[in-house]
Amino acid sequence: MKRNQKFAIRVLEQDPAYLNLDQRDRAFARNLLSTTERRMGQIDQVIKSFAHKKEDKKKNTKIRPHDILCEAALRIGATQILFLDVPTYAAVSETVEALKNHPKVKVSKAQISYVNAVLRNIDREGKSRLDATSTLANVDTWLADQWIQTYGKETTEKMVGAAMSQSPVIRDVFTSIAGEEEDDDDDIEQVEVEAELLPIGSIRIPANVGGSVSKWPLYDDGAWWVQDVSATLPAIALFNSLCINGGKQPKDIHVVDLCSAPGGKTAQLCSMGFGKVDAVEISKRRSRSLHQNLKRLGMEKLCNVCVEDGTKFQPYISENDDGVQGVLVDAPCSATGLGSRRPDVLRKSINLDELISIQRELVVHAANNILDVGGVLVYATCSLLKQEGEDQVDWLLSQDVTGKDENTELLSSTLETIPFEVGEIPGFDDCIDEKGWLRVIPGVLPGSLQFCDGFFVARMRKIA
Ligand SMILES: C[S@@+](CC[C@H](N)C(=O)[O-])C[C@H]1O[C@@H](n2cnc3c(N)ncnc32)[C@H](O)[C@@H]1O
Repeated sequence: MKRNQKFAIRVLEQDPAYLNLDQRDRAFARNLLSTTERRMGQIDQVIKSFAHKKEDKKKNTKIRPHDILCEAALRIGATQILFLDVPTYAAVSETVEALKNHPKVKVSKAQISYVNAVLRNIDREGKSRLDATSTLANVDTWLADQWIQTYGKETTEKMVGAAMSQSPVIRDVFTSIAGEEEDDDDDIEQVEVEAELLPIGSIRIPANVGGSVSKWPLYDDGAWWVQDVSATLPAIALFNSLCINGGKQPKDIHVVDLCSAPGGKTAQLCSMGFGKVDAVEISKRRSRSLHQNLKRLGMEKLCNVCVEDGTKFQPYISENDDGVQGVLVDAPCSATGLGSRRPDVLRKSINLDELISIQRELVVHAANNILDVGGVLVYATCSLLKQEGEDQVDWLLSQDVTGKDENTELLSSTLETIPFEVGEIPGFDDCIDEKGWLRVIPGVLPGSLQFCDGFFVARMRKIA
């Protein structure tokens, strides 16, 4: 799971052996894998503290670095003992048996007894050694350093603490327009869950309700979709400026969602009633899930899906169209704000320069060539790196050309910030920074909003 940079849960979900398990075993396998991935830094430190015992070295049975299978077995066994409270005999013997009976790799007896010995040591003393580790060990050093520099140690610990919570702790459910007309209670399967109405209007349902969300009532009818509360903020910001403060009717407005798959924000824009919604997406594969999601929600006719590069996109402006008044750039990014759902992002290697460059290209093209003067541009990323958030908007507004590479178009329009106002987005006042942008940090907001994705949102008007 570490080496090919694939998200382990995705790989698991496609494995036929996993798909053949019953629901309970599947839930256990998922939990085991996601906890191992989430806590890998701490787990490795505990394993290492035993692996370097002198007697192991003497016997020359130390695990070699390339021995992927034994390394994985140690991690999986250790996770069960340290975090899942699986009885030792089961955690150790099942892990050892799995190694012995691996269908493709012959593991030597010496290695098997080594894994057995380390796991038994972890059972005896592992928890006290775990207490001596820090959750920051689960984050790549460069990323933890960046966060400490930007947010300070205390906030970074809270952010990482939030990313350590079970995935997903919550599911925020948005009600779709498709479900509005049908109000026939007889059709609704009654389920009792402890749901919470969030201040911005979506409903939070605890993950322990269980089962796949696609099996929940009214899913197939397209009555709702799942979207993290932070991810709903960019579309709300656009709507507020254009319709609440701008006084326009949404049906008269043409908006563009420039990076749209899998479509959470596009669905919001459609359900807000915007008259014309262009959803642009460069990836064919991801545009298929966008199509499927919009179809399920009954929104495919409310939106024009364009599978093309957003940096080249030119909107079609019909005769009775006043031009594009709103553009949402939910740019591709490091996704470092998604730690609690995608623990792999805490250790994934990324090409930050490349991401910064594409984010600039998208936002500059949106401002120069898509948005009309007077229109509103929302720039958002689910990143907790200021280079992909605050620094980008600073760069954009200052029109600073330093570091410009030859591919980056220059801003030929003038933008100014439309600051978020206190009370505008209930529950998120504390996230408004001194420049009027929104910086949402997981683990920091009061109450259940502390369980949210990390996000950055800035909103600007094109004034010339
Ligand atoms: C953060 S995701 C968008 C999530 C989406 N807005 C939602 O709410 O579901 C970024 C998306 O941008 C797409 N993308 C990357 N580069 C792009 C480009 N040059 N033009 C258009 N889309 C692009 C990615 O394939 C990805 O689907």
